[in-house]
Amino acid sequence: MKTPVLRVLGVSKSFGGAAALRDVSVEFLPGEVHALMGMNGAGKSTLVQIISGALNPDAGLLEVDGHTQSHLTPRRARKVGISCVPQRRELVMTLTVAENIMLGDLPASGSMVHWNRVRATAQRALTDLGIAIDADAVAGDLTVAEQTMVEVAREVRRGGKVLILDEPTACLGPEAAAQIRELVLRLRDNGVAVVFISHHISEVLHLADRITVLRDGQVTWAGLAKETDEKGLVRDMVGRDVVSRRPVRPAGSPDVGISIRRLCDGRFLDRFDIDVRRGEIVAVLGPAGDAQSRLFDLLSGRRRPDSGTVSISGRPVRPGRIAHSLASGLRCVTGDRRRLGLIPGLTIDENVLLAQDRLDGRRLHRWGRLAERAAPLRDDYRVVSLVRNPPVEQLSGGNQQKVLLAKWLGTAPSAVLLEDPTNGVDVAAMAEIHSLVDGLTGQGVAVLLASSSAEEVMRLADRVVVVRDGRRIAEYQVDRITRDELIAATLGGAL
Ligand SMILES: Nc1ncnc2c1ncn2[C@@H]1O[C@H](COP(=O)(O)OP(=O)(O)OP(=O)(O)O)[C@@H](O)[C@H]1O
Repeated sequence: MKTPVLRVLGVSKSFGGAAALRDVSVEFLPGEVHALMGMNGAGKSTLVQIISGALNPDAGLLEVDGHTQSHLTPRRARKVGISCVPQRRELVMTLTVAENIMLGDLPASGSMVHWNRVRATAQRALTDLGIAIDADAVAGDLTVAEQTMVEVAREVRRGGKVLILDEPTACLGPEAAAQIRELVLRLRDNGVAVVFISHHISEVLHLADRITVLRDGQVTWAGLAKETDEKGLVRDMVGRDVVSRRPVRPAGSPDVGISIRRLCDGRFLDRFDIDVRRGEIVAVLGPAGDAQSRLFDLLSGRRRPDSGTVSISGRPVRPGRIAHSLASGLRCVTGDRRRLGLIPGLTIDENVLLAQDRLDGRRLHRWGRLAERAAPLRDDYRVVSLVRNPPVEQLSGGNQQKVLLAKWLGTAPSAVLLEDPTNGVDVAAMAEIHSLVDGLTGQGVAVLLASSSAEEVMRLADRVVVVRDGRRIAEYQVDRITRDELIAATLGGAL
């Protein structure tokens, strides 16, 4: 019988008088993957912040190796072996992998750093975890999955015995997500207690030894993964069954809504062509960091392509001009809500109405009217918050994503680019967002879906274009291919 390395005993936490966690108790064992699951706003991140010392609980205790930890700070948590790899990468992108791993602990004599030892120690930290990354590589040149792996290696080298991974596979393509899952299993085999947060139920059932489900800040189910299944987990998380099926859509209109011709941009896009008809959803699927994010930059006007053209409803859009992109009726919803999507410090209502106000040329608004105008969008997108209208960064991740979608899709677009639209949302919200996207096609909107998820493509798209190294390598009608065939095509080229 293993003894828990970390015990959470009767922890409660409120914000502004509303409870985010109520009397939560949970134990984490060494050599186990322990998944935390729950709907958006259920309290997972709050629990993780308490465990990692970023927040103090209002009531309850934490015990590490049998010792009570009062007033845990992030520094103290790290000292007792609790580390967190958050969703946002925290590497210094201009430094090498070795420098990042050894930062704060550089071997030196006086002011002389022993760079050979820095490199050798970092490389060993990577190879001990079976990570094939060169310690001399510059962090900014790595893929997102590789950057996650470097952060994991750094935390393990610093003595992390409880390692929290917050949605480490979000927005990763099938290949990169599989690499992260392999790493999680190696950590487990090395005796680390892995705390794993994910909204992907099949992934959790495949990886986790133990699962704790939270709902409205309380534990609704806890046990071994093998004692539950997908249906049971959904019920414990949501309180009901959730069904999300592809609707039968009428054939799209013959009119082309989005037309991209011979678009070139560095190594990301190479003579890329695509047509999306009005009322049609076409997905672009490929490894994350490949063409999808670059399509967002180019179509939204944030960046000028090297060459090529984009037309919306038959009219060319001037490249590199955000105002022209918006005037064309195209709305681009970023997959990076933190950096590009929402404005921290502004409230939910202000963020929701930001795009509409810009399009209407509205500079001032009355507070009372703001709440009234935002209310229908908040309802349609089911934005849930403990207090009525806090700064947007105080929302849970999934609810921030809903604000982002409401902000752009509430502006009567004629065409949209959606980049990973259900990033971080729970299973129930995902089904609702998928229905909202189905609804856009009914209104004749042309939808280009830049996705990293084969499941989402199978659920939403009519056609899928597979890209690799910026080139279109294959195209399929979604009803003529299985999910597994699509993943195989993404990994290895055309079928
Ligand atoms: N600093 C804060 N101030 C006010 N409310 C907060 C703060 N942090 C979290 N909350 C609220 O606490 C509740 C729980 O949020 P939490 O982020 O823990 O949810 P979660 O389970 O991680 O959700 P998600 O799956 O969307 O990431 C939410 O209603 C959130 O708005």
